[in-house]
This record gives sequence, C-alpha cells and structure tokens, in this order.
Amino acid sequence: MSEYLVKDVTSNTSGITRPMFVQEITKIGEGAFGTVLQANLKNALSEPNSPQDIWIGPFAIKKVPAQTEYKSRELQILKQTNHPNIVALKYYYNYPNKDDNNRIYQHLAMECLPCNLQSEIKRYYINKSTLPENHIKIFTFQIARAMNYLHSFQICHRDIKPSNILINPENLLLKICDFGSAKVLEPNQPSVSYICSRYYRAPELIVGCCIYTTKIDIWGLGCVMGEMYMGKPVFQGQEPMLQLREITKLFGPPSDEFIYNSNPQYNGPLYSHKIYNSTIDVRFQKVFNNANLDAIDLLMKVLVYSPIERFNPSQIMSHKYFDEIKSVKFNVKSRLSNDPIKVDSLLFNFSDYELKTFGKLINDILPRS
Ligand SMILES: Nc1ncnc2c1ncn2[C@@H]1O[C@H](COP(=O)(O)OP(=O)(O)OP(=O)(O)O)[C@@H](O)[C@H]1O
Repeated sequence: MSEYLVKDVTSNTSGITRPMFVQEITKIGEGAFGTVLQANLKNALSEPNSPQDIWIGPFAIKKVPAQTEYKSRELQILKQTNHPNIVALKYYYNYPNKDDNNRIYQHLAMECLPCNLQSEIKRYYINKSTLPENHIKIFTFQIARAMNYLHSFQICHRDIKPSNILINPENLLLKICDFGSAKVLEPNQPSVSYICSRYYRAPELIVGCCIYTTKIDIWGLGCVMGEMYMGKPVFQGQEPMLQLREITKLFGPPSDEFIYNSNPQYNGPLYSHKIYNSTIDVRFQKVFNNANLDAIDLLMKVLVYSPIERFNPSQIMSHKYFDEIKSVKFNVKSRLSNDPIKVDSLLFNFSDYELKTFGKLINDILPRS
C-alpha cells in the first residue's frame, strides 16, 4: 500500500482541480495497457479534523501511459457519459509511474464495483452450474440499456466482453467499463478492424471490414448473453483466423453478399464445406441447451451475420424475452443477502433523454403497470 500527494487532481463532477492525497490499497485488474488499483482519495487542502478531512472511496484507479500526441479517447468518452449502466469517472490526473522510469501515466479514478461478469460466470461454472435465468435477463437488459445510450451518441465500445462488464452481486447492478478502445463512429469513415477481443469479434471485423457500425457491440452482447447460458465463450477460436470457423460451425459460411459488403478484398478462408441436416433453430437449441425459447429467439436476432439485420439495443429491450422482468409479479433476490431486489429502480429509472431514444418501442420497453 502506498500514499502520495498529487498536485492537480480534477473532479469530473465539478471540474475543480485541487491537490489530493492518494492511498493505493490493492491491485484489482491488469490489462494490456495498464493496471487498475483500488484506492482512496483525500482533499489535501482540508483543515485537519474538519468534516472534509476524510478518505473517500474506494475508487478503481486505472493507470495507462499518458498519450502525448492525441487526447485520450477513454477520458473524453468517460467525461461525456452519464448513465447508471456505464462506469462513472470521478477524478482524473497525470502522475509519474516509478515502476516505468517515471513516465507520465494518466490516472482515471472511477467508482469501484466488487466483481466482473467473467468472475461471476466462472463462479457458477466451477460449481457445474450457470447463472440463474432471471439474473441473465437482468444483466442482458442492462447491457442493452447501456448500449442504447452509447449508440445514441454513436459511441462504439469496441471491446465488449465479460471482463469489461462490472457487476454488484448484492443488488445486481451492472456497469460497462474499459472505454480504452471506444470511439465515436462517423458515418462512412474508416476505423481499424483489428479491435475487440477474439471470441467477441463480430464476423465483419474478422473479415477485415473498416467501415463498420455500432452493431459490432451488439454481436458482443449476443456472445456475452450466450456465455451466461453456456458458462464458457460461445465461439472460442484457437487463433485469430480460426475464429470465423467457430462461427460457421453454428451458422454455416457467410454469404458472398456479406463478404462483399464487409470487405470486397477479403481472400481468407470461408469454411464453406459445412453442410447441415438441421435447421438453424435446432442448432441454436442444441448449443444453448439450457436457454428457453424466448432466449433462443433473441439470440437468433442478435447473433446475425448481417449487421443491418442484427437487432439494435431498443429492439433488444422490447423483446418478449424480457416480459417477465417487466411484470409487476417479478421478484428476484440478491445473490449475497437473499434480500429482494428493487427491480423498478434498478432497470427502469430511465432519464427523459433515454425515454426519447426509444421512439415507437417505448411501450414495449417500459414495465407493465
Ligand atoms: N471501476 C472498476 N471497478 C472494479 N473493477 C474494475 C473497474 N475498472 C476496471 N476494473 C477491473 O480491472 C480490469 C482491467 O480494467 P480495464 O479493462 O479497464 O483495463 P485494460 O488495461 O483496458 O484491460 P484489457 O486489456 O483486459 O481490456 C477489468 O477487467 C475489471 O475486472
């Protein structure tokens, strides 16, 4: 545990910059670009023993090398977002990292959640079970709600996977984190196709599409929902080029039209030999064998080759799969305390902005009265 003084810590809520003490407690995450630590903060200008002279936290502080040439997209996007299902940025500052030649690192102090969906899925898997279905519904609904908000600003997360989805098992609140790969997508503007973690990559990215849409996140949502039912990743390609083969095992090969629309120059393998003697519904039921028919129906509308046909977040939220959680009779318990969860304030506390984004689907998204 270490404690240090930072001269310029900016509050994301007030915009005020002031000196603060940082007390690092423990490492909670390690990524490709940096580390995440649990830490407390204290105003360094407060009078000793005054009400302000207290440690606040815990926060999750993400440290990544500061970008000199261009502004950090993660910081810009976290400053812009304000949603119950998106991790909130509280403070940010730059500070030298003594473990890396005193190179300047950007520090993002975010609200801290106790675990992520990857550890939650694993927790059930090692006990030879999977998440309870009502938890899967509650989590999938919140992922779709976060995406509805992000995509309304054309913000594409570009790295949806269970370890980037934080949860609180006490109240089943879910928040998407890690906006290190996120980008505001401009229509018809190219972006790199080599983003997103392998198992969760949309097929258009695998074949090298550069002008893609926020629908790549929807593919990730489908993979995460499917993984909650299966207890392990749905499409586990052993190496990058084999990822498409895993997808073709369920869907058959992509059509010429899909390849042409994604990347006319694609000349990689298509795995066209696969011939099925069962319909796609039957194959989905076999793969997701503990999912109910509504869950299968939703998965089949989300895991679709064609990004245009792939459901958008509000279509997902209005799907009949969620009818149960919108019913007045629905009740669900906390995994930790067994206390009943207040579903209304967890799932349906929509802002006026969100309500406007639902358009004609609004009555199918709101809880039944
Ligand atoms: N706000 C938070 N509260 C609790 N844990 C967090 C928080 N933010 C991140 N973590 C944990 O730290 C891990 C790494 O964070 P993050 O994904 O932002 O870093 P990264 O360097 O981009 O990682 P990766 O390369 O795996 O994408 C997450 O998987 C999560 O388990």
